[in-house]
Amino acid sequence: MNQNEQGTGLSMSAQDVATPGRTKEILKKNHLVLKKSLGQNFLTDGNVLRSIISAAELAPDKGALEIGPGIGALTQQLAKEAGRVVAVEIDRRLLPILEETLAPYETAEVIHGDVLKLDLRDIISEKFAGMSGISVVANLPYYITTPIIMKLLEEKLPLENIVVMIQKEVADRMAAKPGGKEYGSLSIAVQYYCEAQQVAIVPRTVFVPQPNVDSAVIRLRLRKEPAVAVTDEAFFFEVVQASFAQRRKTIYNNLAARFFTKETKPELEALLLGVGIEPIRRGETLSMEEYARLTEALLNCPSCNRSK
Ligand SMILES: C[S@@+](CC[C@H](N)C(=O)[O-])C[C@H]1O[C@@H](n2cnc3c(N)ncnc32)[C@H](O)[C@@H]1O
Repeated sequence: MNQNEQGTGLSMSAQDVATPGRTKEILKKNHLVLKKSLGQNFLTDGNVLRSIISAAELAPDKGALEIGPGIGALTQQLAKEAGRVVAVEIDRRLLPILEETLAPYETAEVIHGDVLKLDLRDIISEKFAGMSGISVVANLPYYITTPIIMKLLEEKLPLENIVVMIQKEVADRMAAKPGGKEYGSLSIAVQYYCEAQQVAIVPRTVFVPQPNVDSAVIRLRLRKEPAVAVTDEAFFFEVVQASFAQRRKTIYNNLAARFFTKETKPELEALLLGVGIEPIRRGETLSMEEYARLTEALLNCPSCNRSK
């Protein structure tokens, strides 16, 4: 057991790929040059694996959907904890390697494909039938982190947790509370569907090859109901987007530019005050509840031009 693997709680063995030595050996043996364009930075640290696995709250009657298994570092550990693991990998060159590294794990299956194009609802219902809960667990390719997360959330997939390693800066934005510069439309979109919690900060040194940024593990626990009740979800997100269109502008100026004309915009001031929001505030200071109230008021305002 090397230093990284001490006290992980995971039973790391010789067949596990999550060490720098084993990872480099596998890449060399297979003459594999990793593709930066696919976000191929492979994890080589048992401690980080442990924090990902423990945050996912897996059990033998639960399933794990992994996005981007690489050479199987995380997949192997998922297979030890979950009853079933399905891993979606886009890079065909990795399939024979995964076949080898996952050979001891009968419950792990790899699907070749682009996660953004696959029908994940179908995959979940076909592959995880009868399981008591399903979580997405992944070290995500950084170039498509937000589209992946938004796909998982907007398709309202039947998930318990989404535990992902992502760029630290993006994790900060997802978990941000009102008032700071990280808080924005991504924070609201994520927290509308989930409770977000950063679980670990991960230095770039634990990857092969090293990325240019540090990472964080974030757990998104899916809510049973969205954080706030709104009658028109799409419009709620449109209002949020509009409010952050120009971060330095006031909520009044951003909303006026998007939904009102020169003639109708005086009504916006009264509307904001009517829902307890000072027009001079900036979008980054509004809570999700305030955005929900604002959305309902705009929906009921005849001068609000939604198709502008
Ligand atoms: C950051 S690596 C993680 C690899 C491995 N899970 C680990 O932790 O070492 C991201 C993985 O996602 C794969 N990938 C990139 N784009 C993808 C896509 N659109 N669909 C599925 N997999 C993708 C890459 O080929 C790569 O294996």
